[in-house]
This record gives sequence, structure tokens and C-alpha cells, in this order.
Amino acid sequence: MLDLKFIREHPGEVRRAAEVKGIALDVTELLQLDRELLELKARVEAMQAERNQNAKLVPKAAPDERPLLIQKGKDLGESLKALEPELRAHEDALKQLLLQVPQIPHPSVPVGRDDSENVELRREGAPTQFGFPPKDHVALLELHGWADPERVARVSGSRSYLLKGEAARLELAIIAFALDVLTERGFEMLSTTALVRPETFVASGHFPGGEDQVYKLEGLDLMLAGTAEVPINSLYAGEILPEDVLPLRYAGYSSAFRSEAGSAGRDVRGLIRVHEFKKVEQYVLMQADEAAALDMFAAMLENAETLLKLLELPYRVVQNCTGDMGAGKVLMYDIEAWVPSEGLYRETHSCSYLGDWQARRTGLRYKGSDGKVHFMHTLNNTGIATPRILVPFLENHQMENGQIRVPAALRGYLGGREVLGKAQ
Ligand SMILES: Nc1ncnc2c1ncn2[C@@H]1O[C@H](COS(=O)(=O)NC(=O)[C@@H](N)CO)[C@@H](O)[C@H]1O
Repeated sequence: MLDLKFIREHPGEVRRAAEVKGIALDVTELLQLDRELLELKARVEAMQAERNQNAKLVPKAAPDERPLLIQKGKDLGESLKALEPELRAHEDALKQLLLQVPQIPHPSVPVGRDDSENVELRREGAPTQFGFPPKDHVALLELHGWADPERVARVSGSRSYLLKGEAARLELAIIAFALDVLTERGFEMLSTTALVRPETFVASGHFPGGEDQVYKLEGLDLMLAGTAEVPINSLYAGEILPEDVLPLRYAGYSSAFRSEAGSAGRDVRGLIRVHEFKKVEQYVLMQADEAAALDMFAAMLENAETLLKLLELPYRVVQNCTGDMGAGKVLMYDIEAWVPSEGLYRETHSCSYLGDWQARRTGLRYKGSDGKVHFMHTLNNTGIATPRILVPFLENHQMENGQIRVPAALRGYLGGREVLGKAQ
């Protein structure tokens, strides 16, 4: 959501943002609706003023004039009542259109249609070289009896997973490790729910548009969030906070549920793309200061890079192009880790700055030192998401005897173990 005043004064910029983000939005229709609504409101106010004026005349009027004045007051009341539905319909139509207005992308964002036009910014760590034919993560899990895909599929269908023994322990170790690193860096840990009300998806910007990605619960006014971004974004919905509590930095741990509608056939084996996964989410609510927010963006990106460096995983950072960043983003970088079995970098993190686009939808405000009330700026980035991170982890750290090497930073979370699995 953008400020209506901004849209009125910069329709060209809004049109361009919609165009480069591939969003069908009729700005002309929106501004037409806006004008009609303003006219309607002016008419209603004029009639209310006239009715109030008229009501004042009644007690002072001569007895023979009073019935006329009272009738006039009734007629005005009726006409006002008749305008109500039209006013409501215009307000709802305008609100629906405003929810589709995209955020203006940062000038540095490359224009492109989809992720094939994202721009690689840099690589860290060279792709792992093996002195033996490396296995993919599915084979490694099977080798150690760390998964049971057939039985799980019988229980949960496709895109399900179950980790056994040391692999299950590894997942928890990586989550605890990520939470500790983020806590050390000033992020407050939250263990959040995934059960949220539908309006929280409108607030975060996932709706309208992402409805088919979300599992709904029969007969309940609750749905399953695909990221802790959704509940955390709405935690302070509608409130006005004092400026001195900002920035609020959270490391939100939760399950995440996604229907993956539209991904049929993609990543159907293994742990890359499943319906329920676990994620530690970096989420920040802060002052409306773009320079400070861009510094926070860099810090949140660096947090994720530090985690990958400590996990000793080769990765690259890409800047998302306009067609792959979504409506609400000012700026977005993905981090992609090296997956040897695919000979590709695969996305493991997504870092976004949204300005006040989410805050306007959610009603996230603070009282500034200038005494005025401002909408906050929000940012989010993945801290770590399992089981996807286990794909590059297992594959890059596999040894010729099939054991998995544990990076030094993680050993403390695995009872000091330096390798996982039995030598084959
Ligand atoms: N279906 C899925 N299965 C497993 N992991 C997933 C799935 N969808 C997303 N992820 C993981 O979650 C990360 C963040 O997902 S995201 O949609 O890109 N971005 C967000 O959710 C933001 N809130 C930042 O975390 C992805 O980079 C990926 O590592």
C-alpha cells in the first residue's frame, strides 16, 4: 500500500513500478475512483452541514414555518441515507485497488521479467571439489537410514519429509545455532505460531495474490502461514509505538506451510521443496528512515552470510530483478548455496526491504521525536530454513566413506561430534 497522496502526485512512477513488476494495475481507474469518492464525500458533508444548519432554525422558527423545516430536515436525512451504500461501495473498491498498488523499486533494482534476469553480485567460497563421485542428498539420507520417503509418502503424500537419528539432530542443531548467532547480534528470539487470521496475509502483502499458496482450515477463521513473517508483521497491528523501542529485531522460529501450487514437477524428490518446513526468520520493524533501513538490510544480509560461512557452504548473492521481487519490495537479494549434485546454486535465503508498504497495510506506526505519527519501515530475511539447508550441507560436507563432516562452528551443537553417520 502506498500513500494515496503519493499516487495522486506521482501516477507515472506508480504506473512504471506496476509495469516493471509485471502487475496489472489501472492507475487511471484508481485515480478516477479517488476523485469520485472525494466528490461524494464533499456532497455528504455539504448535506450534513445543511441539515445541521436547518436543525438550528427549527426552535427559533415561527410555529407555521416549523413543519416545513422539520420536513426539510427529514428529506435531507433520507437523501444522506440513500448516499451511504454508494459511498461504501466506492470506499471498498478504492481500498481493493490500493492493496494492489506495488511499492516503488529502489533505483538499483535491475529491470527484468523473472528470476532468470536476477543479477549475480558476488560468490563466496568455491564450489566443493571431490576426489570421488559425490552422492546427492537423497542417496546420502538413504545410505545412513536417515529418511523413510516411502512410508512418509503413505502417511503424508508428496512433498513430505521425515528425518531420522543424526539427521533429525542435525536439523535441530542448525536451528539452535542460527538462533544463537542472531541472538548474539541483537535479535530477540520468538517461537511463533503458524496459525493466523486471514487478514494477517493482507497485512503482510501475501494477499491479494498469494491465496493459492496458503492452506486454509475447514470452518475456521484461521490459515497456516508459509513464513513467520506473517504473524510477526501483525504482532503490533494497529498500534502506535514510542520511537525509542525501535528498531524491533526478531529471530522468529516457526513451522512454515506452503501448498507449492504452481510448482508441480519441480524439486519433487528430497528436501528442497516440501509442504511443511521449519524456518528461523529475521524480522525488523524500524523508523521510517531509508538510509538507516538500507544499513539494516545490509546487516540482515550479513547475518545470513555469516551463518553460511560458519556452516562452510559455498554460496552466491544475487539481486532480484523487478519481475522476481514481488509487489511490496523496495529491494531484494537472494542468497543461493552451492548444490553439487545439481551443479547449481539454489536459493536458501531471501532478504527484503519493503519501506512502509507493509506498515500501511498493517497499521504499524510510531510517534516520532517530531511529535508526528509515522508508518514504520519493515524488513525480513531468512535466518535459516530447514530441511532445504540440509541439501547443500549434506552434499558439500560428504566424505568419500559417506560420513558427513561437521563444520567447527556446529560441533558444540552436536555433542562435539566432528562427523555424522557411519563410515561405509
Ligand atoms: N516449500 C519449501 N520447502 C522448503 N523450504 C522452503 C520452501 N519455500 C521456501 N523455503 C525456504 O524458505 C526461504 C524463505 O522463503 S521465501 O519465500 O523466499 N522468503 C520468505 O519467506 C521471507 N519471509 C524471508 O524468509 C527460502 O529461501 C527457502 O530456503
